[in-house]
This record gives sequence, structure tokens and C-alpha cells, in this order.
Amino acid sequence: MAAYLKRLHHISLHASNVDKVVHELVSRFQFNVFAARLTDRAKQLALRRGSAVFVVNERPNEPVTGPQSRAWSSVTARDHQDLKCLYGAHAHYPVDTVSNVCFEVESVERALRALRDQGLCEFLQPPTEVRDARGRVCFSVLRSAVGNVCHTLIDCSRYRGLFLPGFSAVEPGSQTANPAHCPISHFDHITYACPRGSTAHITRWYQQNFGFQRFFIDRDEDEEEGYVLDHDGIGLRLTALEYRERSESGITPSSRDEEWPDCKFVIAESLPEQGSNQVDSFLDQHRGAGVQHIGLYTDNIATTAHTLRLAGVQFYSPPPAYYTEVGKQQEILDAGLDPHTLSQYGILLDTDVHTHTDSRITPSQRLLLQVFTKPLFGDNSFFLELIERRGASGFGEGNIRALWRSVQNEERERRNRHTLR
Ligand SMILES: O=C(O)C(=O)Cc1ccc(O)cc1
Repeated sequence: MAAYLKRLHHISLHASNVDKVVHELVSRFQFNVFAARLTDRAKQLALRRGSAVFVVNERPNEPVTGPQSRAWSSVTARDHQDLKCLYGAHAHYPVDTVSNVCFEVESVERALRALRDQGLCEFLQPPTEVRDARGRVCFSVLRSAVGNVCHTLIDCSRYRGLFLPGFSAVEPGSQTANPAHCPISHFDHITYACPRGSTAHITRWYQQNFGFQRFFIDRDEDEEEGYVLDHDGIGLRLTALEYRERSESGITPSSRDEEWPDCKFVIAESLPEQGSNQVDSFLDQHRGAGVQHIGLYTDNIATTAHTLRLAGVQFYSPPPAYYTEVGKQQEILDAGLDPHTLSQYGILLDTDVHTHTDSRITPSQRLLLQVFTKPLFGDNSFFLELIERRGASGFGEGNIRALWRSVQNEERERRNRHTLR
């Protein structure tokens, strides 16, 4: 039996300059800092937009020794004063990175029992209880099958505080946009950049440990091969996984109070034939596999991109001809959108060909709008994406190609500028 997950709780970043990353997420991406854990040794800030929560942690410059490697069973938040990173494994990593995807579970003990039975996991932190006046949580940390990415499993069912024990409330700032101007609601997908040949192992790891299921991007996709794009300068293998809600305690998904946000996991690896590419550039920069980008869901991508652009976010754009191609222009107009608006922000439009179980949704209604932002931590590093789905649950080939090209073109121009200097 795989371990049961309730929902995605938060995503942790580790950065050498926490203030800079938090400033970027607040002043540009319109996240709100709502909780903080500040001690002599630790700086952890929690930021939210809709149900999407990031925790930004200070990255240590040297390997961590001491209390973090000790095992506790039950402690108060105060006992954690010395810990640089609570609710994660504070491993040394040489570059800024997305370090942890934290899942909420119903019972940490039961989840760990299921994972131990599978025998595939490396456990970094035994079950640990943290308490404060508002209650207690139990968590445990394990290493994922992807580079430096860890998963914290946490049971918050007996905690009534704002976020997690050890964190205090931060008054809302006046800086961020009205939700109507920036309707980002949740994490839509997390894309891993992985070395060639590692997809099968990663897929199996998530299927066996957590019961993730394959999400076929294309109706003709081969189960083993994944979705392969291997012509016109693109060499990309994508394999997507989704977590369909199961029930551990007999509660059917529809009767649950809060539902699992539909966040897919996408595994991307490059193919050998097509030369330098964005997956391998990420692996070089990041010194190994990891989270390449995260899709932020919005129900109005044009408004969101407009707000973010005014705040200074830069987007990758396809060549201008993309918006004047006759077919594409008509597709945009048919969707009730303005080609000029989309071209201003580099927004791409596609029709999802994923086989829909709901036959009432016709192909023309299954639209997908996406735009990639420039990287957060410097060239070739982690970036964000805005995505709006109008009946489309997958990823469209046209958008993947255009997204790939827009990043490739920019990288080529940057390399050229560099050699000319
Ligand atoms: O479309 C998406 O958001 C994906 O996740 C697919 C993808 C993955 C990796 C790339 O370098 C480009 C596109």
C-alpha cells in the first residue's frame, strides 16, 4: 500500500539571500508574507498567494552539523531556537534551490510505515512533534528520487495556529496587489529537470511510494517512452504524474471539506540529438536534478501578466510572428482574446489534446494559456510560469514547443552577447 497524501502544504526554497528572494516574490510576484520564524540562527519566511505557499529559508554556507542531525520525539517550538530550518532537512547545497515539497498527511506514522514497506526511501528526519500554545504538528522528512528535492510529510490536524508552530504572524503589507488584479490561486504543476535515463526510476518511485498515477500528455504517448518531442531543434522527453485523490479513512473525495489542489508533477529530460538545451543548462547551473519551474494557476492570465509586468516581472516571449500567423490569430480571436494583449506579455495559446473523459467539452473549449517568467536565481535557474486552463487539463504540444523555443532563443542571444563582449 502506498502512503496516503492529503494535499500539498507548501514548497520550500533555500536561498543565500532570503531578503532578496522574498522581495522578488512580494514586490514582483505579489505574494504576501504572512508568517515568519526569526531566531538568532534562523530566517524562514512564509508567503502566500491563494493556496500557493512558499517558505523561503536561509541557505547555510557550510555543511550543517549539530541539532538538526539529532532525533527528537517531542519538542516545543522554543527548543528549536537553534535550528536553522524547521520542517525541512537543512542540507548544504551550493546554489539557490527549491529544496522541499511538503505534503500534508493524515498520519505521519502510517505514511512512514507504508513507505518503509516499499523500501525505496531514505529518511532524513524521524517523526518529530512540535508544539506551541495553539497545538501540535508531527512531521518527518525524506529524500525524493530527484536530486536535492526532499519531501516533508506533516500532520497539522491538531494545530489551530496561523501556519506552523515556531512561526509568528506577520501583519499584511500594503505592497501587494488586489487579488482581482492577480488571481493566482494554487500551484498547478511542478516540473523537474532530470538527467537522461532517470525518468523511469523517478516515475516508479512516486507511483510506488505515494500512489501517483501517470497522466498522459498525449493520447498517443507510449507508457514507457513518455511524451517525446524530437524534431525541429527540440529534444525533450516529458512524463507527467498526477495524484488522484484516494481515501485513507473511508471519506470519499467529494465529501472532504478541502480538496487536493490538482498539482501535477512533470519530469523533463533532454534527448541527445539536439545540442545544448534548457534542461541540461539547468542541470549544469543547479549542479544536478531539481525543480526547474513551478506553474502558478490563474483564472485570468492576461490580467495577472499585466499586473506582474507592471511590478517588474520579465517574461519569455515567442518570436513576434507567432501572433500574426493566420491560424494562431484566429485561434486567439475565437477564444475571445486579443492577439495584441497576448503578444505584449508573451502569452501562448494552445488546444489541449489530452483525451477528455468529459465528452461535453469540445476540443475548441479546451484551451491552455501559458507564459514562462525569467529565472529567479540567475541565468538558467529556477523560474515560475503562469498558466490558465479553460477546460484543458494537460499540456499542449504547440505551447511546449513555443515555450522551449522562447527560452532557447533567449539563451542563444545571451551566449552571443557574452562572446561579443
Ligand atoms: O509546459 C510546461 O509547463 C511544462 O512543464 C513542459 C516543459 C518542461 C520543460 C521545459 O524546459 C519546457 C516545457
